[in-house]
Amino acid sequence: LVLRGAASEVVLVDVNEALAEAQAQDIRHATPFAYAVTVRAGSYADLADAAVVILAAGANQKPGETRLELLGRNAEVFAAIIPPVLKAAPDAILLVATNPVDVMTQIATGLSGLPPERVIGSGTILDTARFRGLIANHLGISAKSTHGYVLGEHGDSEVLCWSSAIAGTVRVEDLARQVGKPLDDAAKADIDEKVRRAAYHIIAGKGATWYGIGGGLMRICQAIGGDERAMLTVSVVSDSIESVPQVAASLPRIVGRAGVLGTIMPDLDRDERDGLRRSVELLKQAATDVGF
Ligand SMILES: NC(=O)C1=CN([C@@H]2O[C@H](COP(=O)(O)OP(=O)(O)OC[C@H]3O[C@@H](n4cnc5c(N)ncnc54)[C@H](O)[C@@H]3O)[C@@H](O)[C@H]2O)C=CC1
Ligand SMILES: CC(=O)C(=O)O
Repeated sequence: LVLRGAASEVVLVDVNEALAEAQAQDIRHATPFAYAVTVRAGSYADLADAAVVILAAGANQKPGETRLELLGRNAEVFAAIIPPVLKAAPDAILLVATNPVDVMTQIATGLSGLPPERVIGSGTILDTARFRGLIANHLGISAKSTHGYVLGEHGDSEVLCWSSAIAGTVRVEDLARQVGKPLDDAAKADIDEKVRRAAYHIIAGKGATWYGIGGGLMRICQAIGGDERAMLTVSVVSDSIESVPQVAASLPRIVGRAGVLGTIMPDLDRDERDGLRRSVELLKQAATDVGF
Protein backbone atom coordinates (compact mmCIF):
# COMPACT_ATOMS: atom_id res chain seq x y z
CA LEU A 1 0.00 0.00 0.00
CA VAL A 2 2.84 2.35 0.84
CA LEU A 3 5.05 1.48 -2.13
CA ARG A 4 2.19 2.11 -4.60
CA GLY A 5 0.42 4.93 -2.75
CA ALA A 6 -2.74 2.82 -2.67
CA ALA A 7 -3.91 4.30 0.66
CA SER A 8 -3.68 7.65 2.42
CA GLU A 9 -3.45 6.10 5.90
CA VAL A 10 -2.70 2.60 7.15
CA VAL A 11 -3.46 1.50 10.73
CA LEU A 12 -2.10 -1.85 11.93
CA VAL A 13 -4.16 -3.60 14.62
CA ASP A 14 -2.81 -6.82 16.13
CA VAL A 15 -3.36 -8.62 19.43
CA ASN A 16 0.43 -8.40 19.67
CA GLU A 17 0.65 -4.63 20.05
CA ALA A 18 4.45 -4.55 20.16
CA LEU A 19 4.58 -6.35 16.81
CA ALA A 20 2.09 -3.92 15.24
CA GLU A 21 4.16 -0.98 16.49
CA ALA A 22 7.40 -2.47 15.19
CA GLN A 23 5.92 -3.26 11.77
CA ALA A 24 4.41 0.23 11.53
CA GLN A 25 7.77 1.85 12.32
CA ASP A 26 9.63 -0.32 9.84
CA ILE A 27 7.13 0.38 7.03
CA ARG A 28 7.07 4.09 7.91
CA HIS A 29 10.79 4.26 7.25
CA ALA A 30 10.09 3.37 3.59
CA THR A 31 7.67 6.25 3.04
CA PRO A 32 10.32 8.83 2.06
CA PHE A 33 11.21 6.51 -0.82
CA ALA A 34 7.62 5.84 -1.77
CA TYR A 35 4.42 7.77 -0.99
CA ALA A 36 3.49 10.04 1.91
CA VAL A 37 1.18 7.45 3.48
CA THR A 38 0.57 7.77 7.24
CA VAL A 39 1.38 4.41 8.87
CA ARG A 40 0.76 3.69 12.55
CA ALA A 41 -0.22 1.00 15.00
CA GLY A 42 -3.57 1.43 16.69
CA SER A 43 -6.58 -0.04 18.41
CA TYR A 44 -9.88 -1.02 16.81
CA ALA A 45 -11.21 2.50 17.48
CA ASP A 46 -8.50 3.84 15.17
CA LEU A 47 -10.19 2.06 12.24
CA ALA A 48 -12.99 4.67 12.30
CA ASP A 49 -13.67 6.01 8.79
CA ALA A 50 -11.53 3.33 7.12
CA ALA A 51 -12.65 2.71 3.54
CA VAL A 52 -11.26 -0.84 3.68
CA VAL A 53 -10.38 -3.10 6.61
CA ILE A 54 -8.07 -5.96 5.61
CA LEU A 55 -8.63 -9.02 7.81
CA ALA A 56 -5.34 -10.96 7.89
CA ALA A 57 -5.29 -12.10 11.53
CA GLY A 58 -5.01 -15.74 12.44
CA ALA A 59 -2.98 -18.89 12.04
CA ASN A 60 -0.98 -19.57 8.90
CA GLN A 61 -0.01 -22.95 7.42
CA LYS A 62 2.89 -24.90 8.82
CA PRO A 63 4.94 -26.84 6.23
CA GLY A 64 2.71 -29.48 4.58
CA GLU A 65 -0.51 -28.19 6.19
CA THR A 66 -3.48 -27.36 3.91
CA ARG A 67 -5.37 -24.08 4.10
CA LEU A 68 -8.60 -25.87 5.05
CA GLU A 69 -6.90 -27.34 8.14
CA LEU A 70 -6.75 -23.78 9.57
CA LEU A 71 -10.52 -23.38 9.52
CA GLY A 72 -11.48 -24.12 13.13
CA ARG A 73 -8.76 -21.90 14.61
CA ASN A 74 -9.38 -19.00 12.27
CA ALA A 75 -13.17 -19.12 12.60
CA GLU A 76 -12.60 -18.43 16.34
CA VAL A 77 -10.31 -15.50 15.53
CA PHE A 78 -12.95 -13.95 13.23
CA ALA A 79 -15.63 -14.35 15.90
CA ALA A 80 -13.39 -12.21 18.15
CA ILE A 81 -12.32 -9.53 15.66
CA ILE A 82 -15.34 -8.85 13.46
CA PRO A 83 -17.59 -7.25 16.13
CA PRO A 84 -15.01 -4.61 17.16
CA VAL A 85 -14.08 -3.95 13.52
CA LEU A 86 -17.73 -3.33 12.62
CA LYS A 87 -18.27 -1.17 15.69
CA ALA A 88 -15.37 1.07 14.67
CA ALA A 89 -15.86 1.05 10.90
CA PRO A 90 -19.45 0.15 10.03
CA ASP A 91 -19.16 1.54 6.49
CA ALA A 92 -15.89 -0.16 5.54
CA ILE A 93 -15.45 -2.83 2.94
CA LEU A 94 -14.02 -5.97 4.58
CA LEU A 95 -11.17 -7.50 2.59
CA VAL A 96 -10.39 -11.02 3.83
CA ALA A 97 -6.95 -12.61 3.44
CA THR A 98 -6.96 -15.12 6.33
CA ASN A 99 -7.06 -18.74 5.14
CA PRO A 100 -8.93 -20.74 4.11
CA VAL A 101 -9.87 -17.45 2.48
CA ASP A 102 -13.07 -18.51 0.71
CA VAL A 103 -14.63 -20.09 3.79
CA MET A 104 -13.37 -17.20 5.96
CA THR A 105 -15.12 -14.83 3.53
CA GLN A 106 -18.34 -16.79 3.98
CA ILE A 107 -17.87 -16.65 7.77
CA ALA A 108 -17.11 -12.90 7.71
CA THR A 109 -20.21 -12.28 5.59
CA GLY A 110 -22.35 -14.27 8.03
CA LEU A 111 -20.87 -12.75 11.19
CA SER A 112 -20.97 -9.17 9.91
CA GLY A 113 -24.42 -9.26 8.32
CA LEU A 114 -23.02 -6.97 5.59
CA PRO A 115 -24.21 -7.36 2.00
CA PRO A 116 -21.97 -9.91 0.23
CA GLU A 117 -20.56 -7.33 -2.19
CA ARG A 118 -18.91 -5.56 0.78
CA VAL A 119 -17.09 -8.64 2.11
CA ILE A 120 -14.42 -9.57 -0.41
CA GLY A 121 -11.94 -12.42 -0.14
CA SER A 122 -8.62 -12.05 -1.95
CA GLY A 123 -9.54 -15.47 -3.34
CA THR A 124 -7.52 -16.48 -6.36
CA ILE A 125 -6.10 -13.04 -7.14
CA LEU A 126 -2.73 -14.47 -6.10
CA ASP A 127 -3.13 -17.76 -7.99
CA THR A 128 -4.16 -15.81 -11.10
CA ALA A 129 -1.00 -13.71 -10.74
CA ARG A 130 1.11 -16.86 -10.37
CA PHE A 131 -0.59 -18.40 -13.44
CA ARG A 132 -0.05 -15.28 -15.57
CA GLY A 133 3.55 -14.99 -14.43
CA LEU A 134 4.43 -18.59 -15.25
CA ILE A 135 2.78 -18.53 -18.68
CA ALA A 136 4.51 -15.24 -19.44
CA ASN A 137 7.84 -16.69 -18.39
CA HIS A 138 7.29 -19.70 -20.65
CA LEU A 139 6.46 -17.44 -23.61
CA GLY A 140 9.15 -14.85 -22.89
CA ILE A 141 6.72 -11.92 -22.68
CA SER A 142 5.44 -9.60 -19.96
CA ALA A 143 3.04 -10.98 -17.36
CA LYS A 144 1.09 -7.75 -17.88
CA SER A 145 0.35 -8.85 -21.46
CA THR A 146 -0.72 -12.32 -20.35
CA HIS A 147 -4.27 -12.99 -19.18
CA GLY A 148 -5.79 -16.09 -17.69
CA TYR A 149 -7.90 -16.92 -14.68
CA VAL A 150 -7.65 -19.30 -11.77
CA LEU A 151 -11.16 -19.89 -10.40
CA GLY A 152 -12.88 -21.63 -7.49
CA GLU A 153 -11.05 -22.27 -4.22
CA HIS A 154 -7.86 -20.45 -3.28
CA GLY A 155 -6.39 -23.84 -2.51
CA ASP A 156 -5.82 -27.36 -3.68
CA SER A 157 -9.05 -27.71 -5.74
CA GLU A 158 -8.57 -24.48 -7.75
CA VAL A 159 -9.15 -24.49 -11.51
CA LEU A 160 -6.60 -23.13 -13.97
CA CYS A 161 -8.51 -21.93 -17.03
CA TRP A 162 -6.26 -22.79 -19.95
CA SER A 163 -9.06 -22.64 -22.52
CA SER A 164 -9.41 -18.86 -22.27
CA ALA A 165 -5.78 -17.90 -21.48
CA ILE A 166 -4.44 -15.30 -23.93
CA ALA A 167 -1.29 -13.28 -24.57
CA GLY A 168 -2.24 -9.97 -26.16
CA THR A 169 -5.22 -11.20 -28.18
CA VAL A 170 -3.71 -14.57 -29.11
CA ARG A 171 -4.47 -17.89 -27.43
CA VAL A 172 -1.43 -18.86 -25.36
CA GLU A 173 -1.09 -22.25 -27.11
CA ASP A 174 -0.95 -20.49 -30.52
CA LEU A 175 1.67 -18.01 -29.36
CA ALA A 176 3.66 -20.82 -27.74
CA ARG A 177 3.82 -22.61 -31.11
CA GLN A 178 4.84 -19.37 -32.84
CA VAL A 179 7.78 -18.88 -30.47
CA GLY A 180 8.78 -22.56 -30.72
CA LYS A 181 7.96 -23.41 -27.07
CA PRO A 182 4.78 -25.49 -27.30
CA LEU A 183 2.54 -25.57 -24.25
CA ASP A 184 2.26 -29.35 -24.36
CA ASP A 185 0.82 -31.51 -21.57
CA ALA A 186 4.14 -31.64 -19.72
CA ALA A 187 4.60 -27.85 -19.83
CA LYS A 188 1.03 -27.31 -18.63
CA ALA A 189 1.42 -29.87 -15.83
CA ASP A 190 4.60 -28.10 -14.69
CA ILE A 191 2.82 -24.73 -14.58
CA ASP A 192 -0.20 -26.27 -12.84
CA GLU A 193 2.04 -27.72 -10.10
CA LYS A 194 3.87 -24.41 -9.64
CA VAL A 195 0.59 -22.50 -9.28
CA ARG A 196 -1.35 -25.02 -7.17
CA ARG A 197 1.59 -25.88 -4.90
CA ALA A 198 3.25 -22.43 -4.80
CA ALA A 199 2.35 -21.72 -1.19
CA TYR A 200 3.61 -25.15 -0.06
CA HIS A 201 6.98 -24.56 -1.76
CA ILE A 202 7.38 -21.05 -0.33
CA ILE A 203 6.27 -22.06 3.18
CA ALA A 204 8.77 -24.95 3.12
CA GLY A 205 11.50 -22.41 2.31
CA LYS A 206 10.63 -19.35 4.43
CA GLY A 207 7.67 -20.23 6.67
CA ALA A 208 5.08 -17.93 5.08
CA THR A 209 4.19 -16.06 1.88
CA TRP A 210 4.22 -12.27 2.04
CA TYR A 211 4.93 -10.30 -1.10
CA GLY A 212 2.57 -11.90 -3.64
CA ILE A 213 -0.43 -11.50 -1.36
CA GLY A 214 0.75 -8.00 -0.42
CA GLY A 215 0.67 -7.07 -4.11
CA GLY A 216 -2.73 -8.68 -4.58
CA LEU A 217 -4.30 -6.93 -1.59
CA MET A 218 -2.82 -3.63 -2.76
CA ARG A 219 -4.38 -4.17 -6.22
CA ILE A 220 -7.83 -4.78 -4.71
CA CYS A 221 -7.52 -1.67 -2.48
CA GLN A 222 -6.42 0.36 -5.52
CA ALA A 223 -9.47 -0.84 -7.49
CA ILE A 224 -11.78 0.07 -4.60
CA GLY A 225 -10.13 3.44 -3.84
CA GLY A 226 -10.05 4.46 -7.50
CA ASP A 227 -13.55 3.10 -8.22
CA GLU A 228 -11.89 1.35 -11.15
CA ARG A 229 -14.42 -1.31 -12.09
CA ALA A 230 -11.37 -3.55 -12.54
CA MET A 231 -11.88 -7.23 -13.32
CA LEU A 232 -10.18 -9.27 -10.61
CA THR A 233 -10.58 -12.87 -9.50
CA VAL A 234 -11.85 -12.42 -5.96
CA SER A 235 -14.19 -14.35 -3.69
CA VAL A 236 -17.60 -13.24 -2.45
CA VAL A 237 -20.65 -15.18 -1.35
CA SER A 238 -22.57 -15.78 -4.58
CA ASP A 239 -26.23 -16.76 -4.99
CA SER A 240 -25.20 -19.76 -7.07
CA ILE A 241 -22.05 -21.11 -8.75
CA GLU A 242 -22.46 -24.22 -10.88
CA SER A 243 -25.81 -24.81 -9.15
CA VAL A 244 -24.24 -24.70 -5.66
CA PRO A 245 -26.18 -22.04 -3.70
CA GLN A 246 -24.72 -19.42 -1.34
CA VAL A 247 -21.04 -20.20 -1.65
CA ALA A 248 -17.93 -17.99 -1.58
CA ALA A 249 -15.43 -18.73 -4.35
CA SER A 250 -13.49 -16.83 -6.96
CA LEU A 251 -14.82 -15.81 -10.35
CA PRO A 252 -13.82 -12.72 -12.33
CA ARG A 253 -15.56 -9.89 -10.48
CA ILE A 254 -15.90 -6.18 -11.25
CA VAL A 255 -14.40 -4.28 -8.30
CA GLY A 256 -15.03 -0.62 -7.50
CA ARG A 257 -15.79 1.78 -4.66
CA ALA A 258 -18.90 -0.09 -3.49
CA GLY A 259 -17.06 -3.44 -3.50
CA VAL A 260 -17.95 -6.18 -5.96
CA LEU A 261 -20.21 -4.58 -8.56
CA GLY A 262 -20.76 -7.62 -10.77
CA THR A 263 -19.55 -11.07 -11.75
CA ILE A 264 -18.47 -12.37 -15.15
CA MET A 265 -18.87 -16.05 -15.95
CA PRO A 266 -16.07 -16.87 -18.43
CA ASP A 267 -16.39 -19.54 -21.11
CA LEU A 268 -15.15 -22.81 -19.63
CA ASP A 269 -14.53 -26.15 -21.28
CA ARG A 270 -16.10 -29.32 -19.87
CA ASP A 271 -13.14 -30.21 -17.57
CA GLU A 272 -12.87 -26.67 -16.22
CA ARG A 273 -16.61 -26.54 -15.51
CA ASP A 274 -16.50 -29.92 -13.74
CA GLY A 275 -13.47 -28.79 -11.75
CA LEU A 276 -15.21 -25.57 -10.72
CA ARG A 277 -18.29 -27.50 -9.59
CA ARG A 278 -16.15 -29.88 -7.50
CA SER A 279 -14.27 -26.94 -6.00
CA VAL A 280 -17.39 -25.01 -4.95
CA GLU A 281 -19.03 -28.18 -3.59
CA LEU A 282 -15.99 -28.69 -1.37
CA LEU A 283 -16.09 -25.07 -0.18
CA LYS A 284 -19.82 -25.22 0.51
CA GLN A 285 -19.34 -28.37 2.59
CA ALA A 286 -16.49 -26.79 4.58
CA ALA A 287 -18.61 -23.69 5.33
CA THR A 288 -21.62 -25.84 6.28
CA ASP A 289 -19.43 -27.92 8.62
CA VAL A 290 -18.62 -24.80 10.65
CA GLY A 291 -22.21 -23.55 10.66
CA PHE A 292 -22.18 -21.01 7.78
N1 LIG B 1 -5.22 -15.29 0.97
C1 LIG B 1 -3.95 -15.49 0.65
O1 LIG B 1 -3.61 -15.59 -0.54
C2 LIG B 1 -2.96 -15.59 1.75
C3 LIG B 1 -3.42 -15.78 3.02
N2 LIG B 1 -2.57 -15.86 4.06
C4 LIG B 1 -3.16 -16.11 5.35
O2 LIG B 1 -3.09 -14.93 6.14
C5 LIG B 1 -3.12 -15.29 7.52
C6 LIG B 1 -1.97 -14.60 8.25
O3 LIG B 1 -0.75 -15.12 7.76
P1 LIG B 1 0.66 -14.52 8.23
O4 LIG B 1 0.62 -13.04 8.14
O5 LIG B 1 1.71 -15.28 7.53
O6 LIG B 1 0.61 -14.97 9.74
P2 LIG B 1 1.33 -14.25 11.00
O7 LIG B 1 1.32 -15.26 12.09
O8 LIG B 1 2.61 -13.64 10.61
O9 LIG B 1 0.32 -13.06 11.34
C7 LIG B 1 -0.93 -13.29 11.89
C8 LIG B 1 -1.15 -12.23 12.96
O10 LIG B 1 -2.49 -12.39 13.46
C9 LIG B 1 -2.45 -11.93 14.79
N3 LIG B 1 -3.63 -12.40 15.50
C10 LIG B 1 -3.95 -13.66 15.82
N4 LIG B 1 -5.13 -13.68 16.49
C11 LIG B 1 -5.55 -12.40 16.60
C12 LIG B 1 -6.68 -11.78 17.19
N5 LIG B 1 -7.64 -12.49 17.80
N6 LIG B 1 -6.79 -10.43 17.10
C13 LIG B 1 -5.82 -9.71 16.48
N7 LIG B 1 -4.73 -10.24 15.92
C14 LIG B 1 -4.59 -11.58 15.97
C15 LIG B 1 -1.15 -12.52 15.35
O11 LIG B 1 -0.73 -11.84 16.50
C16 LIG B 1 -0.21 -12.36 14.16
O12 LIG B 1 0.58 -11.19 14.26
C17 LIG B 1 -3.04 -16.83 7.56
O13 LIG B 1 -4.33 -17.37 7.70
C18 LIG B 1 -2.46 -17.17 6.20
O14 LIG B 1 -2.77 -18.47 5.78
C19 LIG B 1 -1.22 -15.70 3.90
C20 LIG B 1 -0.70 -15.49 2.64
C21 LIG B 1 -1.53 -15.47 1.45
C1 LIG C 1 -0.45 -18.80 1.94
C2 LIG C 1 -1.26 -18.73 0.73
O1 LIG C 1 -2.46 -18.90 0.77
C3 LIG C 1 -0.62 -18.46 -0.53
O2 LIG C 1 0.48 -17.91 -0.58
O3 LIG C 1 -1.18 -18.85 -1.56
